[in-house]
Amino acid sequence: MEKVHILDHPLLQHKLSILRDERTGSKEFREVVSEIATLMCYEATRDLPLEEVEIKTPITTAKFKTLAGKKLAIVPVLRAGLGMVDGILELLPAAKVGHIGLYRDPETLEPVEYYCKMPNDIAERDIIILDPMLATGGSASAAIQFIKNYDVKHIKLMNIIAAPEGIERVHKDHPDVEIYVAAVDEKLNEHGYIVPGLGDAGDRIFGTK
Ligand SMILES: O=P(O)(O)OC[C@H]1O[C@H](OP(=O)(O)OP(=O)(O)O)[C@H](O)[C@@H]1O
Ligand SMILES: O=c1cc[nH]c(=O)[nH]1
Ligand SMILES: [Mg+2]
Repeated sequence: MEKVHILDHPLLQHKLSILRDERTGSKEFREVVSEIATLMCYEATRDLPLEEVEIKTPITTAKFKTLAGKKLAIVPVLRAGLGMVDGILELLPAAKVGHIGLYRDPETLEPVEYYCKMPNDIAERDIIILDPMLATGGSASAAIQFIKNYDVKHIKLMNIIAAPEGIERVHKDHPDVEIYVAAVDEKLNEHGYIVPGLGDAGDRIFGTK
């Protein structure tokens, strides 16, 4: 499990409990998903490369660190991943944004692709895939493979809640991909929903149920 980062900061745990509460309406749900994405981004970018620059402070001149300009892109998995985009761009305003449209067939639980638009220079960028839910792992595994087909070398996956089954699946299919989650829940139910989870993230963000 060394490729799984469980981000259990008290602020994240508190905000996640708001998402889990069935009484939380779409407006607050959207706001909190975005805030969680910002907090998770802080940790998921811990390994960004730095370079040394000389800066003149009001007192003296000395060497300090700035970001080395690593090119990044974020790729939300539609629909629910869209809820995490603005929160990430708060911290990474220069990141480009690709989109993958996938929905999970309710009978087979297999991902069905319906949209894709990536930045032209995606092969030069490190990628963070965004999706609040990692359930069976079928959607995440398909999204990762899709991006690998563009010759991308470094991919991270960011989910708010994961089921153990989803983590296993991504590890098996893509052992090189690091996963960042705020919680690993107990299991999946017979419909492939995460237990205890938060329900259907896309429906709760967009108010479609
Ligand atoms: O790990 P998996 O078993 O593949 O399930 C997870 C997927 O299911 C949800 O999307 P959904 O199919 O509900 O689409 P939506 O975002 O449009 O609601 C979720 O946002 C993931 O993309
Ligand atoms: O619990 C789950 C599983 C898949 N997709 C969701 O939105 N929620
Ligand atoms: Mg959904």
